[in-house]
Parts: sequence; C-alpha cells; structure tokens
Amino acid sequence: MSQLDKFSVYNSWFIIANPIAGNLKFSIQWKEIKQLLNNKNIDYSFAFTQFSKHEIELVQNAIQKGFRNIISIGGDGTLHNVVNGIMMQRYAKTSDITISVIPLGTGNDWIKTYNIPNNIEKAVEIIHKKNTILQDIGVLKTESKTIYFNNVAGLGYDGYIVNKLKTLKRFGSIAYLISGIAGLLFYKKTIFKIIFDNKVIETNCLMTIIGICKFSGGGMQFTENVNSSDGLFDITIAKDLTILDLFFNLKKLYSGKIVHHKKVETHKTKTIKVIPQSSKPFIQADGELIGTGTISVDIVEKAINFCVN
Ligand SMILES: Nc1ncnc2c1ncn2[C@@H]1O[C@H](COP(=O)(O)OP(=O)(O)OP(=O)(O)O)[C@@H](O)[C@H]1O
Repeated sequence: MSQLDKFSVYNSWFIIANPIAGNLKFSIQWKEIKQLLNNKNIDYSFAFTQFSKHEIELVQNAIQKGFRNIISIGGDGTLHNVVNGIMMQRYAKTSDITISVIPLGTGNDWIKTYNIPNNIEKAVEIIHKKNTILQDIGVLKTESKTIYFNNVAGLGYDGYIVNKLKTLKRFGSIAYLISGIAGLLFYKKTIFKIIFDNKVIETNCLMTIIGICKFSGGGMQFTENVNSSDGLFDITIAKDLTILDLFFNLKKLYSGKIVHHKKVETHKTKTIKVIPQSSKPFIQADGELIGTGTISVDIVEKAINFCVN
C-alpha cells in the first residue's frame, strides 16, 4: 500500500454492518445510509457480517489495513463485538481508534447514555461532526474466557433475561418486557460473595450490575450519576428484592431511582469479583450472554474514542 493510500484509509471510515440486527428492514436502511453518507461526503469502505461474532475478525482486518475510524451498524451486540475486536487486536493503540454507531438494534441501550437518537439521519450527522469521548472499557473474566464490554455487564436476574431473550428477540422491543415478566415468575435468587476495595459482601442477591454507562435491558437504569471515562465502574447490588418489590418499583427501574431502594447498594470501584455460592447464574455483557458462574472484572480507563451527540 502506498503512503497516499495509507493516509486515505487512515482518514476514511470502515463500516461493519450486521444485516440481521433489529427489525429486518436492513436492505432498505442500508440504501438510506449509503445515500446519507454520500450526501455528507463521508468516505467509507464496508463489510457485512456473515455469522455471529464475525465483527471481531472484520474490525481486526480493517485496523491491520490502516483504518482507525469504525462505524458499527447494528445493535448493542454488534457494537460489543466491534469493541472486542478492537481490544483484542495488536496493530494499533485502542485510544487511536474511533467508533461511531448507526443504531439498528432492538434494545440499543449504549446510545441512550449519550442521548444519541435512534435515528439513521441523526447518526450520520454525528459521524460527520466527529465529536468524541474517550470512554472506559470493562474486562470481564469468567472461569473459561476473557471478554470486553462498553456498556453494562451483570450476573443474576439480568443474565437470566438475556438468556430468555435469545428466543424472543424476533418480537422486537416487547421481548424485553416478556423476558422480564418470565424472570419475575421463575428466577431463583442465590447467595453471592462480592469482593471489591477490601470489602466482602455476602448476601442473597437478585443481581449484581457493573456499569460503565447507564442503560441495560431495553432502557432499564440500574446506575445513576455514571461517568463513562472516570476509570471507575458503578456497581449496583440488588440484594433480596422480591417479585413484589420489582413489580411495585417498575417505574423506578426505568428512571434509575431503584438505586435508592433499601435493598439496593451502589458503589464505585475499579475492580470487582463476584462468586455465586450455591448455583451458576447467567452472566451478560452489553446484552450478550457470556456464560455462567464466577466473574472478575477490571477497567481499562479511557480505552476507545466514541462519537457522541
Ligand atoms: N450475519 C449474522 N448472522 C447471525 N448472527 C449475526 C450476524 N451478524 C452479527 N450477528 C450477531 O447478532 C447478534 C445480535 O446483534 P445485535 O445485538 O447488534 O442486534 P439486536 O439483538 O437486534 O440489538 P440489541 O442488542 O440492541 O437489542 C450479535 O451477537 C452478532 O454477533
């Protein structure tokens, strides 16, 4: 590749698009996106994902070729995989890379923290303006793997919901509500040993949420006052909350006020370990099912640039 080619790639965007994300109107939306990018003279190359997690390989190839600006077209899962590809590659410093999102997903929770509208035209304007924030990224280790997350991870009830969602997503955003209700009826709490900052909390626990940003589960908010680039997680320990507690506080689950409930604790920390004592609850990260069991989580401060509103 000549010097000039390298320069033009460096300043151009590489699009990774998930054609099955969201509402299955991808071919119409893709035409609109191309038109809007051309109207703004935004230079780009692109690839469509062909299988789950293909984003990882595509983003790594793009970075190897010299691209430093990536557009993720899809939902939270697509973005999560793009982030994982960036964090795992060794061709460039992650803080030299910028991601912009064109949301096509079902939940689209990451964009909500930054008030990025769920709208293709606005998303293209945000790419054009290129106003960025250098955001923290979480590193989550289970007994068998290491994965990265850019939004919210958790263990327990939220993992159960993500597992249920696998079969329900075709119903659209209502899927989150159906999964939530199934969870209310069938999810069994377990005792968690939670270790952070020389503290050990052992409690019956509905779920432990580890947040960089604010929203998960299709707009629920379990963290308040987050700062996505302060090098700290906002953790929420929802302890012995009952089905009735959740039912009567449904509004607070969406407004973030649930953190003030007497059975909920919040903390800020750089690192946390959660060890379920009597069962192996599901683990989710950015709405993707990661596995079951114990987790250790650390933060990489100011890891990747994101275009925001
Ligand atoms: N071509 C493909 N075939 C099958 N799965 C794919 C393909 N491309 C991407 N995926 C996977 O689809 C999953 C879901 O995508 P994504 O989360 O972006 O959409 P969504 O579920 O509609 O949105 P959200 O997570 O915001 O609710 C991701 O794990 C991704 O790896």
